[in-house]
Amino acid sequence: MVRPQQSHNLYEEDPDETKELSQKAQGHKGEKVVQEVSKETLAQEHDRHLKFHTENALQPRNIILPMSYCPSKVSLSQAKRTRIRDLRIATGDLDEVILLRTLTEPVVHSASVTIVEDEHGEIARLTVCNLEDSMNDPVLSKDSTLAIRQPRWTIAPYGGYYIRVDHPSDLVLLDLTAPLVPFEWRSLDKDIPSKTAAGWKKEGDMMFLKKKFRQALACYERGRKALGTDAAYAVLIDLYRKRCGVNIVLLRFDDASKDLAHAIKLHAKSEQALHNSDLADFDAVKAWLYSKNMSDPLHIASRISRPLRDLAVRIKFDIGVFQTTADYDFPRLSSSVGPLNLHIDAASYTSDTEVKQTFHHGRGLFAKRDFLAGDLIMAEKAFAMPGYLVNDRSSECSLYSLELVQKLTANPSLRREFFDMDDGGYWPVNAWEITAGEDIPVDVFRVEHIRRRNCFAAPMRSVDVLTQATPVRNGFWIHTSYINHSCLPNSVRTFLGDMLFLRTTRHIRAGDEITAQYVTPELTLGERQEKYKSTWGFECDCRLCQVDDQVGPAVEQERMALFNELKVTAQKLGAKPTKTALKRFAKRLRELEVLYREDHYADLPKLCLVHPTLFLTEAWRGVKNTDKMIESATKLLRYFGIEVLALGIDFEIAKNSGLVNVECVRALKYLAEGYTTKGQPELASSILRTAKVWFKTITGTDVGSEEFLKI
Ligand SMILES: C[S@@+](CC[C@H](N)C(=O)[O-])C[C@H]1O[C@@H](n2cnc3c(N)ncnc32)[C@H](O)[C@@H]1O
Repeated sequence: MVRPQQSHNLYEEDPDETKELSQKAQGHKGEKVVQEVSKETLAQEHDRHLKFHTENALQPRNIILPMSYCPSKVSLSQAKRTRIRDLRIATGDLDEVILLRTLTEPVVHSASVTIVEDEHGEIARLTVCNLEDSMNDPVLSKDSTLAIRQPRWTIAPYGGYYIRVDHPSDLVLLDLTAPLVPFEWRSLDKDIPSKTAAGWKKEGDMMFLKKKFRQALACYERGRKALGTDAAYAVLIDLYRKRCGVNIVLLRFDDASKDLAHAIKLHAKSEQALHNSDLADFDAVKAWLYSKNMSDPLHIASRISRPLRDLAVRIKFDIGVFQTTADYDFPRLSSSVGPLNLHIDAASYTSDTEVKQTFHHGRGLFAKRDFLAGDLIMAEKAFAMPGYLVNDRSSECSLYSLELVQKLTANPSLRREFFDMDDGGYWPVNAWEITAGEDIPVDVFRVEHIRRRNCFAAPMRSVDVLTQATPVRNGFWIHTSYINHSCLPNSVRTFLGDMLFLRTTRHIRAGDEITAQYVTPELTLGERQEKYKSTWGFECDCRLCQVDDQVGPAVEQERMALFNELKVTAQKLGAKPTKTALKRFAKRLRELEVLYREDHYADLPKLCLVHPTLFLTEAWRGVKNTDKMIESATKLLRYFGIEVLALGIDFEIAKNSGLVNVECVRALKYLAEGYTTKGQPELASSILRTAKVWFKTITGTDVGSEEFLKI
């Protein structure tokens, strides 16, 4: 890509361009740079971008990761100090740190960009990626003092170089009183007006209303410091409560829970009756907030005020709570979800499943009890469900979810379960050993490896997918992510807001491995395996893949040729084909059937037959040929790997080692419709009972089943 100079937004990067530059930088790795650009030019360019950002409509944020490197863990006091002049291209020393002072307000969009100088007055452009930042409430505001670990030059897309930081933990914002800060910079300490605690609280509230959350936190903290030791409990409690609320908004649950534990402790101390109670024990309250269940051993519900109680509930749901039953009020949950309200207050249910080692597929999820077809196996609240989908699997310069990095950065307590997820072996190869007791670092490249393997695309409500094109979002459900893929899965994932509900497609016994489809299997084995390999790094060895492999490429090609021919014919025939045309179509379809040998595919899906058979079923229905419709719908189920028996007034699933999906539910509906027409209402009712179970399986709940299955 050739960038037009001057007039455009040069602070935003393009994945392909970054990749190219990253590769170019490898050729110059370790070289020093002579900066030819003056302080004035950098400042002018920056002003132009500040203006550009205020005056132009901006593109969606483009979060790009360059070549991977691990975060530094050197302590600031032990690090070697370096200067801008000594930085090198594409490589930083893990033991080095540079002190920088920001000279401008930042431009914040995909990254935070500012101009900095070092202790020696040398200047550079600094780009910090993956920061929780905004122009309205910037982290890197003018006159901030920063320490940056393992600083390095990155080649800029339009020529020149800039200092780029990818790992949030490589950046430390320094207080001007920190011993590291050069003496000359200390005089920059802004004059902080003197206010009373009430004044700071009011100012904090104003900042909160303006969505300047970081400034609100600073005001509440100043308010707290302004209070004397004999301060009235009520004012102090209020300041902690407000700080807790702001920390929740910023996804800083670890800090929010500390604030709340302080507020509750002070509340207990302020009341004679609670003075010596367990509520006055900060650690006990904090442990309760992290206890992951809704039991109330401290009798919080009856002993603290409503505003504190509400915050406690909020924090507990956001950290995650669990229940031990599969009971959910689905109609209520379903009606509470909307485009502006994906986060629902519900507990997860995972106690009847466990993560164990499998023979060949790493860890997997296993049933701890028997489940019948349609049963809820587990339910889980999302660990993170970022606001928008930035997902480009085809690009090596990957795009990922910023909010996820923020949540992990702000909450060390939540990192272990996240980083236990499969990262494809990235960390041991690319980074250092984490010693016991050490916080797990947030390596953004590792986060991306985990994202690729473990995130799910989720609609707002799975039921919506049946009737309309529905946008999907990325999300993480950690317990669910231990489920391995099978093209013949025994479970289906469904979504309601940020809750995932997993149901069985068939009977599962205690001890069985639970499997799910990562994506709908492609018709040809090659394409299927390619997809699994490129995204998840495995080759599927399920029974269907094994049998498809034995069939060989010649038969596969024949199948695909016939499949494509039937697809074109179906498109041409459209919604109202003639009976003669349908008979001809059915004849060609039988030729495709022959290409699936019954001895090979005894109970397995015959994937190429599915779509033409669905077309034929609906076409026979259209021309009101009930017998043909029933025959075709029964075959459709068979091609999904499901054998059904209609015996007198009873309907039965004789075998099901295949796929349960919306087309299967439709096939059942058509069968029920057919038998109703033929004057067999009991049989039709029996079929509809199974259809309801499957509807629940594929949407998570039976909300909407009456309407969908109306005949
Ligand atoms: C979402 S994780 C599943 C849990 C994973 N097995 C673990 O140990 O954490 C996805 C990874 O599991 C493995 N996997 C999943 N399904 C598989 C399958 N059918 N065959 C082989 N490996 C599989 C692959 O390594 C894949 O990248």
